[in-house]
Amino acid sequence: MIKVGIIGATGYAGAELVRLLSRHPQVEFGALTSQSYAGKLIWEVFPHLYGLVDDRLEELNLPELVANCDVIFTALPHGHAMPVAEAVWQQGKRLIDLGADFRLKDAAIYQSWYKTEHTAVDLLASAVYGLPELYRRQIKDSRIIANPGCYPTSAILGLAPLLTNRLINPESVIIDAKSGVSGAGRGLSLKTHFSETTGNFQAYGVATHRHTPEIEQELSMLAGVPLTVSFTPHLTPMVRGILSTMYAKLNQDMTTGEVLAIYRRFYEGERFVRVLPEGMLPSTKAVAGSNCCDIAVTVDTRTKRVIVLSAIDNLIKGAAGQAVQNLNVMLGLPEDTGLDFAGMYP
Ligand SMILES: NC(=O)C1=CN([C@@H]2O[C@H](COP(=O)(O)OP(=O)(O)OC[C@H]3O[C@@H](n4cnc5c(N)ncnc54)[C@H](OP(=O)(O)O)[C@@H]3O)[C@@H](O)[C@H]2O)C=CC1
Ligand SMILES: CC(=O)N[C@@H](CCC(=O)OP(=O)(O)O)C(=O)O
Repeated sequence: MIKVGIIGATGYAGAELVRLLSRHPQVEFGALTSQSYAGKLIWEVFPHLYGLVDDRLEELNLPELVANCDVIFTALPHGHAMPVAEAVWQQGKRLIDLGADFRLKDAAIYQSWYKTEHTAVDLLASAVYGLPELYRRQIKDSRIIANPGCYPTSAILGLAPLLTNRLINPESVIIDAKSGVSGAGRGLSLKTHFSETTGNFQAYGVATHRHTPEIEQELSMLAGVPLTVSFTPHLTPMVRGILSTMYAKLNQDMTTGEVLAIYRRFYEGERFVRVLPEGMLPSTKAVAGSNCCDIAVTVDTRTKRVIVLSAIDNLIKGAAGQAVQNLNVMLGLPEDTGLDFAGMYP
């Protein structure tokens, strides 16, 4: 059995990780940590875990946790995974960070978007961006995995076939994304207050959201040229899910069928990316609870734009599910171990 430690087990992402890993046949919990709930049984905080997980939440004792676990997950606000990574690295263990601390390769870009000093710059080159559909081989051999952000997961999977195959003008990409409120985490805030979100739909972070450099970094690698994107996130009155609608200018005349054939080839054999048939559109409900990213493509022959839609569950393929997928890749296990393919409906 692989012993895992989850630092930040009481956030939305951490609690999903506990739920998924509790059903994973190769994993046992070494430690589940919390700042606010240390001393409580996890099901006292999360009743849905009653009868499933009986572990007690504990305060973080970093040296002890790292010594006692084979793989450590951090599900903490950004800025907090760096000291953990140093300890994990020194003790030859493996880290999967669900936050943003190791996603950007350039510490100066991290510092300018996150307004936080990067204190583990020496480890950045060893970290692998944990999107298994693109970096499976590197993930297998890495000891620091930077689990992607939720918006970037939906955008990058949606656009990768177009950029890799040089089908679009790389400077023409527009990403219009909508997220459920759980994307903002469990902490109390005015942004996620019931009466602020219910019946409301609004954009935020226009031209300033911190996922922009992450998306640009990854899309530039795929395109083979540096590119910039216009990315606008929106908060929608739902709990889970991200739906991204993306637009780009095609380099040549193509039909929807031709572009779809390229997508099917690109994602052939990928368990968790479902390229939908022509005429079928993704929805957040169709992926809720599952690790799938559903993608649809339409060519608007009138404007010569291709329109891509992609849907994920922000807490599963956008966070905890992707982290479990990365764990499976690292361990050489079937990638769907402990993960759901079909979601919940309705
Ligand atoms: N929510 C989502 O959809 C996604 C989240 N992520 C990333 O995953 C990480 C966790 O997100 P999420 O679960 O939403 O966040 P939450 O706010 O729901 O949870 C944060 C967790 O971190 C702990 N924590 C908070 N502040 C500190 C601190 N100063 N020191 C130590 N522990 C602390 C909390 O502990 P306690 O509760 O005990 O106080 C809690 O366990 C973030 O980096 C987030 O950006 C990534 C993709 C998607
Ligand atoms: C709806 C909502 O508020 N979403 C969050 C998503 C951020 C997130 O979880 O991403 P990191 O892992 O990169 O911090 C936001 O826009 O800040």
